[in-house]
Amino acid sequence: MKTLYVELGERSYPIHIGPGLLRRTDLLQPAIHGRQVMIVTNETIAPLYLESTQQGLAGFEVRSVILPDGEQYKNLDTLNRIFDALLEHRFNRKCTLVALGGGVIGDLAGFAAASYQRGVDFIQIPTTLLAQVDSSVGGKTGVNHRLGKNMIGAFHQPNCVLADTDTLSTLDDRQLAAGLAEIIKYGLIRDADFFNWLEQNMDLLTARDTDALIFAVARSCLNKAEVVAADERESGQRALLNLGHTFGHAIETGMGYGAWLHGEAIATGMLLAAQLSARQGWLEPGEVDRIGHLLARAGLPTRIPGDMSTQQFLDLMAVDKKVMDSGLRLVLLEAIGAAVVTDAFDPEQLRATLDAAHEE
Ligand SMILES: NC(=O)c1ccc[n+]([C@@H]2O[C@H](COP(=O)([O-])OP(=O)(O)OC[C@H]3O[C@@H](n4cnc5c(N)ncnc54)[C@H](O)[C@@H]3O)[C@@H](O)[C@H]2O)c1
Ligand SMILES: O=C(O)C(=O)C[C@@H](O)[C@H](O)[C@H](O)COP(=O)(O)O
Ligand SMILES: [Zn+2]
Repeated sequence: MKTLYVELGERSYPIHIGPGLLRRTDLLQPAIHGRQVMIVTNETIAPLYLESTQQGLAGFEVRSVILPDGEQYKNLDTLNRIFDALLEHRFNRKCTLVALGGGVIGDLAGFAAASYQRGVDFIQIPTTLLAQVDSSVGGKTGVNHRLGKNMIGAFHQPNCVLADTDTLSTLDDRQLAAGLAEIIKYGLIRDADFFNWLEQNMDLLTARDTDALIFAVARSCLNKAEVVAADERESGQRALLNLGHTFGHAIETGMGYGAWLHGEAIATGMLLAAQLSARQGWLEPGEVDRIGHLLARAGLPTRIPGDMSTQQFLDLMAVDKKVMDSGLRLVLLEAIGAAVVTDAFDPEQLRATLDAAHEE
């Protein structure tokens, strides 16, 4: 097992990564301070991992709420189902919510914990590759709105992250690839050595080699933990974690939540960001080819869906939390391993990038 820390003073917390961690009561129980525990999960994950999670919580008053599965349920109505369960069971301010699942469950349970009785404890038990490398770490929680991704939410850090890499064995290939997109993101924004490693080891990752997966999860979490520790509430460098997301969120909203997986949309978005960076003369064209090739080897899409027009895309991109009074800001690349947040791109080059990237 590897343990990393998100260093946030009194609110610092560990990220435990490795096989067999669902059984490790010694890791889970010290992160719980009261008696009441609500496990938040969904109808796909519950039959797989709810019982073993409950077993690790013997001695507590444990309840669970099982939500419908899917990005289309990451909304205020589903959030309310968590509040219903908490109130029906008279959960008090010392309770702990346990998010058992992927990023959708983590974002919902985390936001419920941020707002129930003005804030209670929560623990992340991420069960997808994407959640283990990204969404369980850093305290961004929230839900989607019909008009925009993640538009309602709060920063609320977990007490602990328990990433049991054995849970990845039940994940299908499409979901594994979605996680690889966020892994590639760390290489692109700040870790060129990791990008090189990914080029050398992508075949091992897609073949689910255990050591390669554990290395990639840990290296990703290390990158994320460093960024979050330096800029918890995204007043500066944390925005780099949004590489590809202004484009990707437009695809997710435009196609209808759940049609494209978050990681798939972000993969396409990262290549678009690279292509625009090259049009601006900031990134070598050969680097764009390397990025496109690695994403394709991971099994990820890189073209804009044919039924979204460039204008629709631009309109959706304008609904983004990086938009300031001065307008749209994007994360663009100066090299593999070096990203910037900027509004100094030519809007015509953005339009041309989108025009050129549509599926045939
Ligand atoms: N808070 C953050 O910092 C952050 C970061 C990245 C992404 N996100 C959000 O995370 C969400 C995407 O997360 P995701 O990719 O985990 O999707 P997800 O939560 O929808 O999970 C993907 C699918 O896999 C299933 N599943 C989960 N674990 C499984 C397992 N071990 N075996 C079999 N099936 C399993 C789920 O039920 C679901 O059907 C998006 O809403 C995105 O916006 C948040
Ligand atoms: O943790 C962050 O910061 C990120 O931006 C991580 C992203 O991968 C993640 O998708 C996040 O939810 C996007 O945040 P948003 O603020 O653009 O909604
Ligand atoms: Zn993301």
